[in-house]
Amino acid sequence: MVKPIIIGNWKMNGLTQEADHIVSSLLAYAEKNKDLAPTVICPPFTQLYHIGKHLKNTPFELGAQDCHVAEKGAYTGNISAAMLNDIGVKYVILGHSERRSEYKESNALINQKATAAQNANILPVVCIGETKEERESGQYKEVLAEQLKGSLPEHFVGLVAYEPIWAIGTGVTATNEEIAEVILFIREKLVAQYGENGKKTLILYGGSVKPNNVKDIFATSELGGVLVGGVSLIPEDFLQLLTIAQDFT
Ligand SMILES: O=C[C@H](O)COP(=O)(O)O
Repeated sequence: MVKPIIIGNWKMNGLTQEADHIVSSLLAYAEKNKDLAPTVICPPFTQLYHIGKHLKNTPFELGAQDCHVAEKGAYTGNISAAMLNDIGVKYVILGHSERRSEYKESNALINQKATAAQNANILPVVCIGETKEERESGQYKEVLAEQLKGSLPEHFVGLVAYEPIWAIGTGVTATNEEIAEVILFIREKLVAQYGENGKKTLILYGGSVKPNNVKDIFATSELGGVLVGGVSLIPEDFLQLLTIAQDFT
Protein backbone atom coordinates (compact mmCIF):
# COMPACT_ATOMS: atom_id res chain seq x y z
CA MET A 1 0.00 0.00 0.00
CA VAL A 2 1.20 3.51 -0.77
CA LYS A 3 1.79 5.79 2.18
CA PRO A 4 -0.75 8.64 2.49
CA ILE A 5 0.41 12.12 1.57
CA ILE A 6 0.36 14.81 4.26
CA ILE A 7 0.02 18.41 3.17
CA GLY A 8 0.53 21.10 5.81
CA ASN A 9 -1.22 24.40 5.09
CA TRP A 10 0.23 27.10 7.32
CA LYS A 11 -2.39 29.60 6.11
CA MET A 12 -1.41 33.17 7.09
CA ASN A 13 1.03 32.10 9.78
CA GLY A 14 4.77 31.81 10.07
CA LEU A 15 7.11 34.69 10.80
CA THR A 16 10.74 33.77 10.18
CA GLN A 17 11.51 32.59 13.71
CA GLU A 18 8.49 30.30 13.84
CA ALA A 19 9.12 29.06 10.30
CA ASP A 20 12.72 28.21 11.15
CA HIS A 21 11.65 26.37 14.27
CA ILE A 22 9.15 24.22 12.36
CA VAL A 23 11.54 23.52 9.51
CA SER A 24 14.41 22.54 11.79
CA SER A 25 12.09 20.12 13.63
CA LEU A 26 11.10 18.55 10.31
CA LEU A 27 14.69 18.23 9.17
CA ALA A 28 15.79 16.67 12.47
CA TYR A 29 12.95 14.16 12.12
CA ALA A 30 13.96 13.29 8.57
CA GLU A 31 17.54 12.69 9.73
CA LYS A 32 16.34 10.00 12.14
CA ASN A 33 13.51 8.52 10.09
CA LYS A 34 13.94 7.17 6.61
CA ASP A 35 11.32 6.34 4.01
CA LEU A 36 8.92 9.09 5.10
CA ALA A 37 5.36 9.45 3.88
CA PRO A 38 5.19 12.10 1.15
CA THR A 39 4.96 15.44 2.94
CA VAL A 40 4.33 18.90 1.53
CA ILE A 41 4.83 22.14 3.44
CA CYS A 42 2.75 25.13 2.29
CA PRO A 43 3.99 28.27 4.04
CA PRO A 44 2.84 31.81 3.17
CA PHE A 45 4.38 33.42 0.09
CA THR A 46 6.85 35.40 2.22
CA GLN A 47 8.50 32.22 3.49
CA LEU A 48 8.47 30.13 0.31
CA TYR A 49 11.92 31.04 -0.99
CA HIS A 50 13.57 30.86 2.41
CA ILE A 51 12.00 27.53 3.37
CA GLY A 52 12.50 26.18 -0.14
CA LYS A 53 16.24 26.56 0.30
CA HIS A 54 16.14 24.55 3.53
CA LEU A 55 13.94 21.83 2.06
CA LYS A 56 16.05 21.32 -1.04
CA ASN A 57 17.40 17.75 -1.22
CA THR A 58 15.23 16.65 1.70
CA PRO A 59 12.16 14.35 1.58
CA PHE A 60 9.87 17.37 1.99
CA GLU A 61 8.22 19.15 -0.92
CA LEU A 62 7.25 22.78 -1.13
CA GLY A 63 3.68 23.96 -1.73
CA ALA A 64 1.97 27.34 -2.07
CA GLN A 65 -1.49 28.44 -1.00
CA ASP A 66 -2.69 30.17 -4.16
CA CYS A 67 -1.58 31.40 -7.59
CA HIS A 68 -2.82 33.77 -10.27
CA VAL A 69 -4.32 32.60 -13.56
CA ALA A 70 -1.88 34.59 -15.72
CA GLU A 71 1.77 33.76 -16.28
CA LYS A 72 2.96 37.35 -15.78
CA GLY A 73 1.84 40.92 -16.34
CA ALA A 74 0.13 43.88 -14.73
CA TYR A 75 -1.49 42.13 -11.78
CA THR A 76 -0.30 44.09 -8.78
CA GLY A 77 0.10 42.03 -5.66
CA ASN A 78 -0.28 38.66 -7.36
CA ILE A 79 2.02 35.67 -7.81
CA SER A 80 1.96 33.42 -10.88
CA ALA A 81 2.38 29.67 -11.04
CA ALA A 82 5.50 30.20 -13.19
CA MET A 83 7.01 32.26 -10.35
CA LEU A 84 6.22 29.47 -7.91
CA ASN A 85 7.79 26.90 -10.18
CA ASP A 86 10.83 29.13 -10.48
CA ILE A 87 11.56 28.77 -6.76
CA GLY A 88 10.89 25.05 -6.52
CA VAL A 89 7.21 24.89 -5.60
CA LYS A 90 5.65 21.56 -6.59
CA TYR A 91 2.08 21.87 -5.28
CA VAL A 92 -0.43 24.69 -4.95
CA ILE A 93 -3.60 24.68 -2.87
CA LEU A 94 -6.46 26.18 -4.87
CA GLY A 95 -10.07 26.96 -4.05
CA HIS A 96 -9.63 26.69 -0.31
CA SER A 97 -12.94 27.58 1.33
CA GLU A 98 -11.27 30.53 3.05
CA ARG A 99 -10.52 31.98 -0.41
CA ARG A 100 -13.82 30.92 -1.90
CA SER A 101 -15.64 32.84 0.85
CA GLU A 102 -13.34 35.84 1.46
CA TYR A 103 -12.56 36.58 -2.21
CA LYS A 104 -15.69 35.06 -3.74
CA GLU A 105 -13.51 32.75 -5.84
CA SER A 106 -15.75 30.93 -8.30
CA ASN A 107 -15.37 27.39 -9.62
CA ALA A 108 -14.52 28.90 -13.01
CA LEU A 109 -11.66 30.96 -11.55
CA ILE A 110 -10.30 27.97 -9.64
CA ASN A 111 -10.46 25.95 -12.85
CA GLN A 112 -8.34 28.59 -14.62
CA LYS A 113 -5.87 28.67 -11.75
CA ALA A 114 -5.58 24.87 -11.83
CA THR A 115 -4.83 25.04 -15.55
CA ALA A 116 -2.21 27.73 -14.93
CA ALA A 117 -0.60 25.57 -12.25
CA GLN A 118 -0.51 22.49 -14.48
CA ASN A 119 1.00 24.53 -17.30
CA ALA A 120 3.78 25.55 -14.90
CA ASN A 121 4.39 21.92 -13.85
CA ILE A 122 2.81 22.42 -10.45
CA LEU A 123 0.24 20.01 -9.06
CA PRO A 124 -2.96 21.80 -8.04
CA VAL A 125 -4.62 20.63 -4.84
CA VAL A 126 -8.20 21.64 -5.56
CA CYS A 127 -10.35 22.03 -2.45
CA ILE A 128 -14.07 21.40 -2.33
CA GLY A 129 -16.45 21.26 0.61
CA GLU A 130 -19.94 22.01 1.79
CA THR A 131 -21.21 24.38 4.49
CA LYS A 132 -22.95 23.19 7.63
CA GLU A 133 -26.31 24.25 6.17
CA GLU A 134 -25.69 22.35 2.95
CA ARG A 135 -24.73 19.28 4.94
CA GLU A 136 -27.78 19.50 7.20
CA SER A 137 -30.21 20.08 4.36
CA GLY A 138 -28.85 17.02 2.56
CA GLN A 139 -27.72 19.06 -0.47
CA TYR A 140 -24.03 18.38 0.04
CA LYS A 141 -23.56 15.90 -2.78
CA GLU A 142 -25.03 18.32 -5.33
CA VAL A 143 -22.77 21.09 -4.03
CA LEU A 144 -19.68 18.88 -4.19
CA ALA A 145 -20.56 17.59 -7.66
CA GLU A 146 -20.94 21.15 -8.91
CA GLN A 147 -17.64 22.23 -7.34
CA LEU A 148 -15.85 19.25 -8.88
CA LYS A 149 -17.34 19.75 -12.32
CA GLY A 150 -16.67 23.49 -12.30
CA SER A 151 -13.27 23.64 -10.61
CA LEU A 152 -11.39 20.84 -12.36
CA PRO A 153 -9.94 21.44 -15.83
CA GLU A 154 -10.86 19.19 -18.73
CA HIS A 155 -7.44 17.53 -18.44
CA PHE A 156 -6.79 17.40 -14.72
CA VAL A 157 -3.44 16.42 -13.28
CA GLY A 158 -3.61 17.15 -9.58
CA LEU A 159 -5.19 16.25 -6.25
CA VAL A 160 -8.65 16.86 -4.81
CA ALA A 161 -9.10 17.78 -1.15
CA TYR A 162 -12.47 17.32 0.53
CA GLU A 163 -12.75 19.85 3.33
CA PRO A 164 -16.20 20.19 4.85
CA ILE A 165 -16.30 23.84 5.89
CA TRP A 166 -17.92 22.99 9.21
CA ALA A 167 -14.89 20.88 10.15
CA ILE A 168 -12.17 23.43 9.35
CA GLY A 169 -10.46 24.83 12.42
CA THR A 170 -13.47 23.93 14.55
CA GLY A 171 -12.21 20.81 16.27
CA VAL A 172 -15.23 19.02 14.80
CA THR A 173 -14.02 16.27 12.50
CA ALA A 174 -16.39 14.62 10.06
CA THR A 175 -17.20 11.09 11.18
CA ASN A 176 -15.44 8.21 9.46
CA GLU A 177 -18.71 7.31 7.75
CA GLU A 178 -19.20 10.86 6.50
CA ILE A 179 -15.66 11.00 5.16
CA ALA A 180 -15.88 7.55 3.57
CA GLU A 181 -19.16 8.36 1.85
CA VAL A 182 -17.85 11.57 0.29
CA ILE A 183 -14.48 10.13 -0.73
CA LEU A 184 -16.25 7.32 -2.62
CA PHE A 185 -18.64 9.86 -4.14
CA ILE A 186 -15.70 11.96 -5.35
CA ARG A 187 -13.97 8.87 -6.74
CA GLU A 188 -17.10 7.95 -8.72
CA LYS A 189 -17.32 11.45 -10.15
CA LEU A 190 -13.62 11.50 -11.07
CA VAL A 191 -13.83 8.13 -12.78
CA ALA A 192 -16.97 9.23 -14.66
CA GLN A 193 -15.18 12.37 -15.82
CA TYR A 194 -11.62 11.18 -16.39
CA GLY A 195 -11.80 7.40 -16.79
CA GLU A 196 -8.57 5.61 -15.86
CA ASN A 197 -6.91 8.87 -14.76
CA GLY A 198 -9.79 9.49 -12.38
CA LYS A 199 -8.93 6.25 -10.62
CA LYS A 200 -5.41 7.49 -9.89
CA THR A 201 -6.17 11.01 -8.65
CA LEU A 202 -5.34 11.35 -4.96
CA ILE A 203 -8.31 12.41 -2.84
CA LEU A 204 -7.49 14.01 0.52
CA TYR A 205 -9.52 14.88 3.59
CA GLY A 206 -9.05 18.09 5.57
CA GLY A 207 -10.78 19.51 8.62
CA SER A 208 -9.52 19.24 12.21
CA VAL A 209 -7.11 16.40 11.43
CA LYS A 210 -5.12 15.62 14.58
CA PRO A 211 -2.80 12.89 15.87
CA ASN A 212 -5.70 11.28 17.74
CA ASN A 213 -8.01 10.92 14.73
CA VAL A 214 -5.65 10.58 11.78
CA LYS A 215 -5.22 6.82 11.99
CA ASP A 216 -8.92 6.21 11.43
CA ILE A 217 -8.96 8.83 8.68
CA PHE A 218 -6.02 7.19 6.89
CA ALA A 219 -7.92 3.89 6.97
CA THR A 220 -10.70 5.33 4.79
CA SER A 221 -11.05 3.46 1.54
CA GLU A 222 -9.79 5.39 -1.51
CA LEU A 223 -8.29 8.15 0.66
CA GLY A 224 -4.89 9.35 -0.53
CA GLY A 225 -3.92 11.57 2.39
CA VAL A 226 -4.78 14.60 4.48
CA LEU A 227 -4.67 18.39 4.23
CA VAL A 228 -3.77 19.75 7.63
CA GLY A 229 -4.13 23.31 8.92
CA GLY A 230 -3.63 24.08 12.61
CA VAL A 231 -1.59 20.97 13.42
CA SER A 232 0.96 21.79 10.69
CA LEU A 233 2.15 24.67 12.90
CA ILE A 234 2.78 22.41 15.91
CA PRO A 235 5.89 20.36 15.03
CA GLU A 236 5.45 17.66 17.67
CA ASP A 237 1.84 17.01 16.57
CA PHE A 238 2.58 17.29 12.86
CA LEU A 239 5.45 14.84 13.19
CA GLN A 240 3.13 12.41 14.93
CA LEU A 241 1.00 12.43 11.78
CA LEU A 242 4.10 11.48 9.79
CA THR A 243 4.91 8.68 12.22
CA ILE A 244 1.37 7.30 11.97
CA ALA A 245 1.51 7.55 8.17
CA GLN A 246 4.69 5.44 8.23
CA ASP A 247 2.65 2.43 9.35
CA PHE A 248 0.51 2.56 6.23
CA THR A 249 2.85 0.62 4.03
O1 LIG B 1 -6.17 23.55 4.72
C1 LIG B 1 -6.42 23.05 5.81
C2 LIG B 1 -7.77 23.02 6.32
O2 LIG B 1 -8.42 24.21 6.21
C3 LIG B 1 -7.92 22.36 7.66
O3 LIG B 1 -7.59 23.22 8.72
P1 LIG B 1 -7.57 22.62 10.21
O4 LIG B 1 -6.73 21.39 10.17
O5 LIG B 1 -6.99 23.71 11.05
O6 LIG B 1 -9.00 22.30 10.54
